[in-house]
Amino acid sequence: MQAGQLRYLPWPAVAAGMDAPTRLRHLVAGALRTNRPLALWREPAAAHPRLLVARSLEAAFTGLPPALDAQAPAGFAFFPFRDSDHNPALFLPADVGYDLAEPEAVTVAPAARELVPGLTAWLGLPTPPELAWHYGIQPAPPAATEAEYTALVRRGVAAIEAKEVVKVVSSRAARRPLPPGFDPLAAFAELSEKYPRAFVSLVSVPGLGTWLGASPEVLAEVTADGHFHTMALAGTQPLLPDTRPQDAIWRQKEIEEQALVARYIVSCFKQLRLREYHETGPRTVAAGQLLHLRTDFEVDLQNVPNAASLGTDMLRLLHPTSAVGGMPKTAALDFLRRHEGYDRAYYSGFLGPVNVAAPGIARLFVNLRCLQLRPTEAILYAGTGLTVDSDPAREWQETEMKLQTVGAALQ
Ligand SMILES: C=C(O[C@H]1C=CC=C(C(=O)O)[C@@H]1O)C(=O)O
Repeated sequence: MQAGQLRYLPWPAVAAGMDAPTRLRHLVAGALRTNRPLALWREPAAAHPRLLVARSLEAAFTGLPPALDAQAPAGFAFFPFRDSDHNPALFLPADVGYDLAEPEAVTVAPAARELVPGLTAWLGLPTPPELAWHYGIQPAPPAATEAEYTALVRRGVAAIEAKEVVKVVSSRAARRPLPPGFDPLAAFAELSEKYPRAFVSLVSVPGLGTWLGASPEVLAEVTADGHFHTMALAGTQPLLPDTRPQDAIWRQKEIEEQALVARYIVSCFKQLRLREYHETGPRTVAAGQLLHLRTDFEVDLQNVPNAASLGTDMLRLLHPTSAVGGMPKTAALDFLRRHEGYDRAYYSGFLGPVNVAAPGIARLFVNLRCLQLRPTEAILYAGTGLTVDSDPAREWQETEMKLQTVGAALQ
């Protein structure tokens, strides 16, 4: 957000005794009541979350991936796996902001000045007991049974054997009842505490629903010191008690699966004629109770000719990465369209803030380990990268393990 132009609304005297989470709840209640889209997120290793409220859904529609440069508008990207009328690509403008690291004021952007009178009045009112979360208008996706999912895996392996694809990432949805009195804000706080290195998010959009997640995967990041980051994350095994990530042993299947993702990123750099990048890994990293193989890529934007557009161009090439789609990209996406049997919606899309902390800082993550909230149940999503050596029962088990990451918020 351009700090110079922001208007700071201080909390009124009646809010003097309210702590920051109580104020956050109040702002969220107000945004939901006035039918506005909102995003709440906690970045990896950050101590506090941030809230962004957009003035309207109409102001958030966008056809294009966000521009990752300092001159681009500030906002929160919320992109589906596959863009459609049901699941549009959104960029929620940073109209109203609340940073829990600076809990004394709410910020309002120039484009949202007309919200100031209503917002000022709302800050002085009592918080309603119930929060009216937005629900998607699409029916809940079908939940695959073990037999259905293992059949999909077998199909994927057959497509690899037939050389239609090199790798494909199949996925499924699972339905879980909400525990009595389920509170998404409390669940967000719980996930933030449980997974300090994850990107924890809660996004609620009229007509499109409410999504909660704890992602381990950076898609594209531009940092304050002028670096671009991305990562190749793939391969999964459980983190067993009394073991250390660095002692993990990986099978050939996982090593190859992850290497394909890394190779895809390098091919994107090549397409942009970028030779100057640092590659670190692969090394084993923990994500909740799971271990993955990860290669980190870093580009010093001072050293590249097309620095201003590199982040934007990479984002366009990367999404959806071979960690969520497959390789070659078009053939893998085509396989999923024909055989996966459900709409991923925002699962395995991407999300995150652009130019919110300061101009030129963007942090976009793949929307993994997430769930969609419905009135009485949650739809959880998980996928597994298939290679020619995939064992269907094992892939089902892997999705079960992945579902437990965000599933922890439902206990
Ligand atoms: C597709 C998912 O994870 C991806 C990221 C890490 C490891 C993966 C794997 O081992 O298959 C997946 O590529 C998911 O969590 O739903």
